[in-house]
Amino acid sequence: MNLLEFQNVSFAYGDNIILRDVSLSISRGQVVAIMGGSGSGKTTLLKLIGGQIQAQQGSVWLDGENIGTLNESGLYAMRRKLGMLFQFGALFTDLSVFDNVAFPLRERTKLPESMIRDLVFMKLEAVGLRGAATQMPHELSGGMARRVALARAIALDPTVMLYDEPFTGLDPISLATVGKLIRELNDALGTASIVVTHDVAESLAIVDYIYFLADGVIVAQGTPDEVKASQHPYVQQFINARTDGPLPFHKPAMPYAAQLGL
Ligand SMILES: Nc1ncnc2c1ncn2[C@@H]1O[C@H](COP(=O)(O)OP(=O)(O)OP(=O)(O)O)[C@@H](O)[C@H]1O
Repeated sequence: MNLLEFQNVSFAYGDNIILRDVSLSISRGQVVAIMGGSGSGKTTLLKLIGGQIQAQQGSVWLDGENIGTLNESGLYAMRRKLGMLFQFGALFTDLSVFDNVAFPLRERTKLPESMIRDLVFMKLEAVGLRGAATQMPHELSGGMARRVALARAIALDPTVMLYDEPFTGLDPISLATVGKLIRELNDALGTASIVVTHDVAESLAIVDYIYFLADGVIVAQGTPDEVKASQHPYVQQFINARTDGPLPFHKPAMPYAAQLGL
């Protein structure tokens, strides 16, 4: 079985259907991008993986377990397999770089401090920041802070990495560095990675496969080469970053004149 699998998943908040019959799969070693306009259901998809919400129909499988059927302690154990790097997953400002990375190890394991020390330095080495161990978060550039957050996210050797907009707010060089790191860490750790992102160029350079979501439905998918060659209108709109196209800029609403009482 694949490391992560969505089987015909539908999810709604009340009457508001967010995901409809979504099926996708990610195997060990793969880096997969999920792209879609604002409100298309990308974060909802990540929350289903984290078990914060449950699908009303279909099932989500992580490493052979059906997430929707887990109880509290099952979920707690399962989440240890997940590494998460979120756009606003800020560092603890009052802790040094070292202590930020050590935090999940101290919280979640009973390892002796000497071993934690070695693990922290290994993770910092992996993101090229062993030399920044004693620095405080406010002394780091945005790109460095993101890399420390990445070291913290991999501290417990996750099976699956989830990235929510990992490139947002970074300058082009930091962006390329973080992209390369996502790929390298995935390959070195033997994980699977899901990257929710708007950054098409950066993603095409590092991912194996892309799913395009629109209004909760996967409207297109493919490898970077297939995507580049695709004439599919959604794919085209994303690649060319056009504001007009099949993805609406406006969320459906009552007619404008009626709203203004005209
Ligand atoms: N807790 C909630 N209760 C009700 N509706 C919600 C809730 N969270 C999200 N939604 C709705 O679900 C839809 C999908 O949201 P989601 O956050 O998954 O989109 P997204 O693709 O991640 O968007 P963005 O790129 O803007 O972050 C939106 O229309 C949003 O208003």
